[in-house]
Amino acid sequence: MAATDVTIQLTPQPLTAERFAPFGELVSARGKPIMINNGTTERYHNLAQVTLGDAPQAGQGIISIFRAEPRLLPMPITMMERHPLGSQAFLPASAEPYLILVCLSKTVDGEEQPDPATLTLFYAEGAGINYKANCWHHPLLALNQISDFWIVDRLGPGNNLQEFFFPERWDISIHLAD
Ligand SMILES: NC(=O)N[C@@H](O)C(=O)O
Ligand code: NI
Repeated sequence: MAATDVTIQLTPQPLTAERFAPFGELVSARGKPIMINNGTTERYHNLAQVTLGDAPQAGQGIISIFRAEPRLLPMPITMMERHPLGSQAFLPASAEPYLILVCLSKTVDGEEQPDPATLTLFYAEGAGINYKANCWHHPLLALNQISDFWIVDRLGPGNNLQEFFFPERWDISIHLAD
């Protein structure tokens, strides 16, 4: 086992639009709705925007379903990823909570990589999120039981997945608060 020179134990904080703003938008029925359909429906309008990169590589927005196995905690965090060419939205199809791990970027030797000092873990219950393009995030972290999420992200040319694997001597883990 390599010696550990970075130890980070993350516990979740509640997800709010303000706290998530540096990473993207919260998708929930919040703010003042527009009454539509002859007053029978509240439209919570333009909660988030789909980013598709620049023409001619724009591609298209697609809708998928992720059926995610629950994660067992505590769990090690060995990598982060991001999508340079488009946003990615996770809209929970159940009331099951899930975790969101994000961080800001820093430049090391001219290369952008996740900044571990800004790793932020959110506990989400009911609300969806839309990651900005290029937002460092951990792949989906479902909890408790197999959970479906509706995904809105980009399909198109170019490489839209950048992964960064932390050094083995870093010990980063996520825990549910005691
Ligand atoms: N790779 C993939 O489709 N999923 C990830 O992007 C993720 O954020 O879960
Ligand atoms: Ni992703």
